[in-house]
Amino acid sequence: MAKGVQADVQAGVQAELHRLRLSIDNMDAALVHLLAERFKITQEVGELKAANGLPPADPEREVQQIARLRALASESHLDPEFAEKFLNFIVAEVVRHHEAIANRAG
Ligand SMILES: C=C(O[C@@H]1C=C(C(=O)O)C=C[C@H]1O)C(=O)O
Repeated sequence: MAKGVQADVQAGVQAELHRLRLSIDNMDAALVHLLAERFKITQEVGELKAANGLPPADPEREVQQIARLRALASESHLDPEFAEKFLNFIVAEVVRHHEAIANRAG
């Protein structure tokens, strides 16, 4: 009997884990879609910059974005350090793309 109860608890835990993971999978998909859209736009920014002789990176803009995202993160109970690292990670990749576009154009 006790074994049956334990099996039910295990099955309940597995069902709950599955439910939570379905939601994680949906959010991961949304993140990938959002990033893909963001990179489409930053590609256009890179082409615009290269065509007009503007530098690939804009450190002033990055400072503003970090301040804004840190504030948004705090309001949302997300670690602002993590938000900053995440943005920096993405921006570094964008700047690398912009440099490649500029080198191709120049
Ligand atoms: C996209 C731009 O280029 C770079 C990438 C940024 C980004 O990914 O948000 C921000 C600033 C720039 O260093 C831009 O200047 O807006």
